[in-house]
Amino acid sequence: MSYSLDIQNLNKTYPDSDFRLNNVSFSIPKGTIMGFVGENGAGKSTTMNAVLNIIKKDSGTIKIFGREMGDRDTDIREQIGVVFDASNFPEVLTPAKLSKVMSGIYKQWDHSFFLDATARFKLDTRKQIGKFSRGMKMKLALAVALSHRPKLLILDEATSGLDPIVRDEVLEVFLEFVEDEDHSILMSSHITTDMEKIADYITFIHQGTILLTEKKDHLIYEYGIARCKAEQFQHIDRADMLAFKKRDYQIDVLVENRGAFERKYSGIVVDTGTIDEIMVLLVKGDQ
Ligand SMILES: Nc1ncnc2c1ncn2[C@@H]1O[C@H](COP(=O)(O)OP(=O)(O)OP(=O)(O)O)[C@@H](O)[C@H]1O
Repeated sequence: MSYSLDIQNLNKTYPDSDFRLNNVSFSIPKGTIMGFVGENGAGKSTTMNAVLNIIKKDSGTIKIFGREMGDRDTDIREQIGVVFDASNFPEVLTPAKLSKVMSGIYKQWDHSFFLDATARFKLDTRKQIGKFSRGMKMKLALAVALSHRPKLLILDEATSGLDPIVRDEVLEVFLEFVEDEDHSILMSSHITTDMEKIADYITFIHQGTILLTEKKDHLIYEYGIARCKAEQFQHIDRADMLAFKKRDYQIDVLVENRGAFERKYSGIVVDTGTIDEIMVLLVKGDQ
């Protein structure tokens, strides 16, 4: 399989911090969207910053389009569109002027694509960016990221300030982006319902360690959460549970194969799980 991004055994520590990225490994096949989820401080931004070479990794390999990116590899850098939560453009500029600035920075800058994107996002290109709302600034950052015609989008909480209607429009744009089979997206978000809508793969990170990386459909349709009574729970093999959590009246057990589990343990109800529920069980449950 051919990958846009391939991360293997990435390690990173910060001075004066107990946090560490711990052998982080996952890959994004071309033409797909990877949802990167985890609680606050799990290491999502650190991983993305290491991919972008904004921070130096301690060890491991990060291949973008098959190559490791060094400081001078501007050709690779130009093929990555980035939107961070705190993306900032000079407030005195208008989008029209920003486009001129960007055309001097990016070889592939596509002004007419930018005009189409701003029109689609209903952004006034003659208004000063300082007068834009937070959501408008986010949409502008997306329009900019897309207009230098990247092959890989790295989006860190890029949809967090957007209302549900705009978010839906933006998700649509992401899906259109990956219609080109050379394009891929790595996106972190706490809005896991967005991931359920558009991601092809989900990677869970917890305290700097990858807990699971899996096809989204597999997580939704094949994984399951068995709702067990205490007596039923006692008869379940540990090998058949990924994690479990005791609730007031039942024990929730995360299982990898719903169908096989139901066949083996008849009488136990197994529900499909949402990404949030699966994450809570992986992070807060007993293994
Ligand atoms: N420059 C830094 N120096 C020291 N520690 C840092 C630095 N940047 C991040 N950290 C720490 O690394 C850990 C992971 O942070 P990171 O921003 O990667 O998490 P995250 O998963 O993106 O979180 P969130 O969902 O809150 O954005 C945190 O404990 C954070 O305090």
